[in-house]
Amino acid sequence: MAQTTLLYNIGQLLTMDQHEGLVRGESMGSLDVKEDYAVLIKDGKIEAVAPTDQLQDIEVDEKIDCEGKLVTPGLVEPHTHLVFGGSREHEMALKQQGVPYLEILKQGGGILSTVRATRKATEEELYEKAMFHLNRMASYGITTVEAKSGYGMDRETELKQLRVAKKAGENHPLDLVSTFLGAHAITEEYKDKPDALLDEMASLFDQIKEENLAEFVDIFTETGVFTIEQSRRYLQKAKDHGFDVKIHADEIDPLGGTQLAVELGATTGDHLAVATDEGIEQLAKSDTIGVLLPGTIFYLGKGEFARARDMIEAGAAIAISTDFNPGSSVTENIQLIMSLAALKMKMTPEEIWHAVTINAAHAINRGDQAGQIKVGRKADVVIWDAPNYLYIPYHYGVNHVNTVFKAGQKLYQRGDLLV
Ligand SMILES: N=CN[C@@H](CCC(=O)O)C(=O)O
Ligand SMILES: [Zn+2]
Repeated sequence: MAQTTLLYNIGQLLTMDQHEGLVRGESMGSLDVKEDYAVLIKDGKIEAVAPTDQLQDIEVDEKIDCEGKLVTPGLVEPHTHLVFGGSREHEMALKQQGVPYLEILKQGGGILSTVRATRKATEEELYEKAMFHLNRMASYGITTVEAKSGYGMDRETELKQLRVAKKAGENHPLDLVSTFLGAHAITEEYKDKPDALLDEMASLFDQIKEENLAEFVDIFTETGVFTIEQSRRYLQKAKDHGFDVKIHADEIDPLGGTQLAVELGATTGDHLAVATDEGIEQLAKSDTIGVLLPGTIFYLGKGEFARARDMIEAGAAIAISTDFNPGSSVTENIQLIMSLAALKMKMTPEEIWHAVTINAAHAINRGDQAGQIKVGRKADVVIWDAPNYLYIPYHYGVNHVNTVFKAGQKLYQRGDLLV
């Protein structure tokens, strides 16, 4: 018997499907808002989307009165470092003393401290921790998530992280897309020979493909990490092995990672906080999506926020993300990132909703599956405790989710106080 659910009396419904494909430039600013609508879910998929008065009398297994609330697609989180051991709260004091992020890394802390903890952790420990963070992401309205490795930088630990991500993706209701970030930092063993580290990581490409452990290969292109030239060679090899590629680009120093992402036809260039005029111009003419991470700039406490306005006005396609990780952005709260995008990058609410739904889905090659409420698609839907779509970035720092549906199943519901 088919399981049917009707969400009716929706105050504002964002289906995010008024534009074809990736949404870029000024199209990001136009949003179709349906008022007093209903959504019919059947066997986990969207069966119909229509005004409430057309659907409210049909017979279904469950009817949910949305009481005039906002309803949107489940959010898509396109950039996380989900699987890691330990935590780095002890580095907060260093940050407060003004020690730069790259200096902490140079002293063997930062990413390298998480590498030590991740190498020590068992697969089970990493798995439990990843599942905990996935649950929290779900509670904030995320229904599809990307997860990077990159805290091993040796064969065993990178494979361990990727296998943990695969198992988490199989067992957790959220859909998970995996990225191999073996080129995330230069470890002690490879201190003076970064090329050898890249060769070692590239030698895993065949096995990663065979075991279906990742769809993307990513690299941290940055001062003291990998150069543009090294990144180009490494990612070209990844492409030759059939991977799509991403770059942690122009985060702290403007090395030209944005241009490299465009040159390589990368699916995304991520961070782009210090992208140059030339980088922005090239990005705008390309199909590479800029994944902006304002939480990281906020959390690192210095530096400029990415020039989202210039990028969008030039015609680029933009997504946003938490960059959830134990060092530079320790939060699963994508709604907080939506507020930062508004307050610090001056993105409009209309642009922000595109950036956390359909564009974020394209950023992980799920543009045909996630980020929209559309007949035939998986019913990934969020009911919000909010009267309209402007409200989420406006009322910042808290969780506005009322109910999350993943493939038609209720995955999370706001708890009530017990007193
Ligand atoms: N910048 C490089 N990598 C991560 C940070 C990882 C960490 O600090 O553990 C990022 O995207 O911000
Ligand atoms: Zn990152």
